[in-house]
Amino acid sequence: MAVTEASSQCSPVKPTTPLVTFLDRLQETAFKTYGNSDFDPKLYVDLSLKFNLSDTEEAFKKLPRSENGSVSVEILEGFMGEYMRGAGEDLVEVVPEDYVPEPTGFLPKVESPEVRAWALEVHSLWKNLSRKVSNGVRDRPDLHTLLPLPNPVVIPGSRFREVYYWDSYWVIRGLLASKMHETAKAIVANLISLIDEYGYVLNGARAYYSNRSQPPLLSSMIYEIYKRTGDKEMVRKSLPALLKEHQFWNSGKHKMTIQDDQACNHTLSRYYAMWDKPRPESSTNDKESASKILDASEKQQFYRELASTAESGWDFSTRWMRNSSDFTTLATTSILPVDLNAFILKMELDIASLAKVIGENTISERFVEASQGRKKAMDSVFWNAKMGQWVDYWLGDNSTSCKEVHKLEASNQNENVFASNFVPLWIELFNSDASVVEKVMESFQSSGLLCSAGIATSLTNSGQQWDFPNGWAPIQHMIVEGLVRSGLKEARLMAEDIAMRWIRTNYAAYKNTSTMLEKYDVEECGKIGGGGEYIPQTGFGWTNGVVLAFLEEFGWTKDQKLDCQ
Ligand SMILES: OC[C@H]1O[C@H](O[C@H]2O[C@H](CO)[C@@H](O)[C@H](O)[C@H]2O)[C@H](O)[C@@H](O)[C@@H]1O
Repeated sequence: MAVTEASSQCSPVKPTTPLVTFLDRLQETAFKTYGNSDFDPKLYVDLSLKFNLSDTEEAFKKLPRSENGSVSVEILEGFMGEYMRGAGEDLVEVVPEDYVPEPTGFLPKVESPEVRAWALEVHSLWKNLSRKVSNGVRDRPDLHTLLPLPNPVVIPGSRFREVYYWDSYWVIRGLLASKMHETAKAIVANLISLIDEYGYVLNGARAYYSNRSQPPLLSSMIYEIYKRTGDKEMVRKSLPALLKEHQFWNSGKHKMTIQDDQACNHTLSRYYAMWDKPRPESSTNDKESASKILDASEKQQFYRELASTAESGWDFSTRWMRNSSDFTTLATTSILPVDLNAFILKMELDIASLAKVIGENTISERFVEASQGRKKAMDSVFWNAKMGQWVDYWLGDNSTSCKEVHKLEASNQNENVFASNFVPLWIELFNSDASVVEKVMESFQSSGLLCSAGIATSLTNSGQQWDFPNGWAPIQHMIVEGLVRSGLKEARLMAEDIAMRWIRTNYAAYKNTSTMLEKYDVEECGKIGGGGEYIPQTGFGWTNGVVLAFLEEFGWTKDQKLDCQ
């Protein structure tokens, strides 16, 4: 992995491309020209060039500017028309080869004609979200921020016109319910190609996302596909990439060591982006957020926290803030996140069982051992017996230093309630313990997170999108599936109740808007989510995937009510 020479091991920065740097400048000019209202900075870093960068830059420099750096709308539009191609033009719409309007064996437990008709509409959305990277990107990568990928892709939708890492897991769960096994495998092959090139799966398939990853769910994708298809060849091809990815999350700045009272060292992981400037896709927002920070190195650290929070997938949330009413106190790199470590524990369990499938017994044993170590670490560092939840752990103020080992302090547990506190339930080593599940269920029931239309992300209404009252499909799914996997009758009833609330709200919003949403407001059935740094997005990959996965698991009887009640 290339990092700048100036950067030490202690605070790595991965350089960006000259094209991203130029588009960042174009974005700033556009912001000055058009102003704040309806401005989406990401649009500008998604543009591609018609001619080479130096000619484009030359022409851009010559644009007549006012004192504040803006140009007239006519001149800017003239420049864009002459030199730039529109965002998304480097992707070609395709119909996936394994798509059929009504797949054989589709959602066998859905008896209600109304739900079946809707589920088929949701299934048909895979066509809308399928793209192929155009040949132009492969021929002239220097003109595009979009990264070339070997296979067709499924995008989340709207402004998210490229592949995203953790979204892909729930896209794949939906594709499997849609019997589109080949499309699911193609997505995995694309993500593996990113590991081959960069050593990790990027946040998304854009040059400006190359300084960070996202919640690591590749092994979970491979595991689910293998379960349905028994494709050992796919497992064999994937294993080296999974080992590389495991190394990425367990080395360098991602790795942290916590020493408990018995002087036993536990290795856990955190989010840590290799970037300390504004995120190119949100530069104008980040500069504004940082404007009241005067000290240059504090500003730099704030930018790193912003990018590291994007790596968490929870961008943004009070979960990562020292002071929930001051966004500049974002301190993600000072937190050991419970869900990240649950994902890595799952990665270890998945690698152990996938390696066994292809006869790699030594690797399998090594990862069984690794999973036992992480389980022990999670019990010591995250489990809060009083709350009946696993909670995030604050590393303390010196976590930004290169300190090797941190002493475990029980008071460093973050006792605020977030939906992530229940994510370990998704992992077999936790959901197979009936007494733990019962305790966690009781805690969940009284947590305040379960609302009429699903599980809220947190209890704090901060205006950030990963906070109350927003509910997100992946969160509903992990908690529901964890409850189901416990095998306990009461847990399944609770899971079904949550899934029904979620399906009803998705359906009601679909009937009102004809779209599937990125997030919903869980306080009211049918209400769409909001907040955060961009307007609510439609499409939407992971939402569609979770609806199909829930309907596959629970079905829908003829007499079951579908409307909000
Ligand atoms: O443009 C701002 C940020 O947008 C992305 O984050 C959100 O959308 C992703 C795609 O659905 C999703 O994976 C993530 O959980 C959302 O918060 C992007 O991932 C960020 O890096 C980006 O800065």
